[in-house]
Amino acid sequence: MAPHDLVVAAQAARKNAYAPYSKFLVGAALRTENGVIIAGCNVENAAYPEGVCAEGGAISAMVLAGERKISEIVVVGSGDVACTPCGGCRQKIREFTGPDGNIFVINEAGKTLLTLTREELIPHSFGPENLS
Ligand SMILES: O=c1ccn([C@H]2C[C@H](O)[C@@H](CO)O2)c(=O)[nH]1
Ligand SMILES: [Zn+2]
Repeated sequence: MAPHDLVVAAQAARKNAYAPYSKFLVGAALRTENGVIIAGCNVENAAYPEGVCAEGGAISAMVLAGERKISEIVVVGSGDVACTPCGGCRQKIREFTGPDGNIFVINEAGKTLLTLTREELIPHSFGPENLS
C-alpha cells in the first residue's frame, strides 16, 4: 500500500496542478533516501508540448534540494484513472531510483491501484551504469 504521508503530499500537490487544457490534474510525491519528501504537479502550457509532468517536476525539485535518490514515489491522477508515469517520466524516475525503489499509483481518493518495482516500471532500462 502507498505510504500515507506521500499519499497526502501527492494529493495536495495535485490540487495545485495547472492543467487547463487536458483538465487532467496530476500530483507526485517522493521520499528520498534521507527521508525528505518532495512533491510536484503537472504544469501545462498554451504551447502544448511545453507542458511538464508532475513526476518530472518533483524530480527537478529533488535535485534542487540537494537530494539524489528516490526510495519511493506516489503518483495520483484524476478520478479512478491509474496515472502510470509516461515513458519520459519512467526514464527520469529510473535515473534516481535503485532496484529496491517502489513506485505507487493511486486514485484521487487515495486508494493504491498499482505498486511497481523499478524493473516493472521500466524493464531492461538504460541507466547511469550503462555509461561506466
Ligand atoms: O504520469 C503522468 C501522466 C500525465 N501527466 C500529465 C501530462 C499532461 O499535463 C496531463 C495529460 O496527459 O497529465 C503527468 O503529469 N504525469
Ligand atoms: Zn511524464
